[in-house]
Amino acid sequence: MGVNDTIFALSSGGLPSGVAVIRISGPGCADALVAMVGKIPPPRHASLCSIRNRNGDVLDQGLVLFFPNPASFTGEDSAELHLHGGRATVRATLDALAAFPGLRPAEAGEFSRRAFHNGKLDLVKIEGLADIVAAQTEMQRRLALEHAAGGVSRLYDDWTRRLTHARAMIEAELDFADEDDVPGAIAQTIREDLRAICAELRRHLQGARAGEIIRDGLTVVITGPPNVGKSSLINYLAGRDIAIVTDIPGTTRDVIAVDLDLDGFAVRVLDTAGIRETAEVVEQEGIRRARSALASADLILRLVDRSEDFAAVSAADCADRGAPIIYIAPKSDLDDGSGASLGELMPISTRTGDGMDALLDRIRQHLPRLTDAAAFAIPSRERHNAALRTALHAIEDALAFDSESLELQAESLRLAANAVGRITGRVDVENLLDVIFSEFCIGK
Ligand SMILES: Nc1nc2c(ncn2[C@@H]2O[C@H](COP(=O)(O)OP(=O)(O)OP(=O)(O)O)[C@@H](O)[C@H]2O)c(=O)[nH]1
Ligand SMILES: [K+]
Ligand SMILES: [Mg+2]
Repeated sequence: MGVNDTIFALSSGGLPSGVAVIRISGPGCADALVAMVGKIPPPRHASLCSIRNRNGDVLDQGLVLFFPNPASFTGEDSAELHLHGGRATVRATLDALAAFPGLRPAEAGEFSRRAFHNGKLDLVKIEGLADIVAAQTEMQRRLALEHAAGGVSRLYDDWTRRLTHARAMIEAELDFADEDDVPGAIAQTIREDLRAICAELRRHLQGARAGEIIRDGLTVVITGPPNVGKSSLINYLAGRDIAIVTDIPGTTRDVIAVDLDLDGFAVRVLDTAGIRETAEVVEQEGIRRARSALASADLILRLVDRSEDFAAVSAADCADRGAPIIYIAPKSDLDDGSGASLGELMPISTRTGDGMDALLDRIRQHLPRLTDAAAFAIPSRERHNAALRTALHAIEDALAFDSESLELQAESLRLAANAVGRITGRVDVENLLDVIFSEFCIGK
C-alpha cells in the first residue's frame, strides 16, 4: 500500500439510495477529475457536472466537490462525487475510477488512516468517528461526538505536556546542577503538579465504567426457576413475542437477547433457561448457558417463585457476590392479598402491566448519570483505561522516589507521558530540550 496510491470508495450507505457519495483521495485525484468531469471544480464548492468514463460516455450528472490538500479530511487532494444512488450508476462510476492508473478501491478505514498519518486527526478522534458511525443510541452518539470533537484529546495532550515539562525540569536539575540559573527547588512545584495530575487521572478513570456501559450497553439477565415468567417478562420489555412462552417448565433453552433503548442508553436484556436439577441433556445445556450469561451480567433480574424460600434465595446470592440483583415477585395478578409480605420483592404482572414502570425505574438506577456535555469527557475504551492506569502508577512511582533518585523519577515520568501519548498516538519525547531551553537561560 504505497502513499502514492489514490483511493476511492462508496462512502454513503446501502443502495439504492437517493444520493450516493463516492470519495476519492490521493495525488491522482485532480487528474481523475479532469478526465471524468472535464475540469477541476473550484475548491470546496459544489459544481453540477456530467460524469464520464474514459471513453467519454456520460455515466451520470451530479455534484462534484474538490478539496485540495492539505485542507481536506485526509490531508491529501480529495474529491466527492454525489451521484444518483442507483446500483448500476454507482457500479459504472466505481469501474470508471478503477480504470485509471494509480487508482484503486480503498481498504476499510483507509481514509481515516491517511488522516491520522497526515496529522489531521489523533487516534482518540478517529475512534470517536468510528463510534459516531456505529452509534445506535443517544448516549452513544454524545459520547462519540465528545471524542471525535477533541474534548478528550485536549485532556490527554494537557497531561502529556505537563508530564513532559516535569521530566524536563528534573533532567535539567540532573544535567545542569552546577549552573546558577537552574533553580534547585523546582522539586516542590513539580511534585504539586504531579499530585494534581494523579487526582485528575483518578477522577477521569472513575468515568471508565460509565463509558463502558454507554458503548457496550448494560447487560441485564433475567433468571429464576422454570415457569416463573422469565420469557413473558422479556417479551413484555421487547414489546413483541421474541421468546416462546408455554405453561411447560423448561421451555426456554437458548439464551434470547433483546436490545432496548432506555433513556438513550443501550440495554441488552437476556432471557435464560430456568435453573433446576434435570436429567434432560438439552435442558442441561440451556442451564449451562444460563449460568454463563449470569456471569456476564451487569444487573440481574431474579424472578422469585412463591414456592421459594426468599431468605434462602437471597442468602445464596449474597454468597455469590456477582452483579447487583433486583428481586421480583411475578404474576401479581394472581395475588389474592393473602400472601406473605413481599419485603424487598418488586411485584410485577406481564398480564396487567402492574409494576412495570417501577421495574424500569429500578433498572434506570443502574445507568450512569451524565448531566452535561462535560460529563462525556470519559474514557470510551479499555485501551484508554489500561494506558491511563499505567500512567497513574508510573506517576505514583515517581512521587514515591526520594529527591535523591532524580534519574528514577525522570524515567517514571517518561513512562507516564508515553502511556498517555500512546492513547492519542502522538508520543513526542523529542521536545524535552525545547522545554528546558524555553524555561531557563542556561549558558548565559
Ligand atoms: N397470570 C399470569 N401468568 C403469567 C404471567 N407471566 C407469565 N405467566 C404464565 O406463566 C407460564 C410460564 O411463563 P414463561 O414466561 O414461559 O416462564 P419462564 O420462566 O420463561 O419458563 P421456562 O422458560 O420454562 O423456565 C405461562 O403459562 C405464562 O402464561 C403473569 O404475569 N401473570
Ligand atoms: K415455561
Ligand atoms: Mg422461558
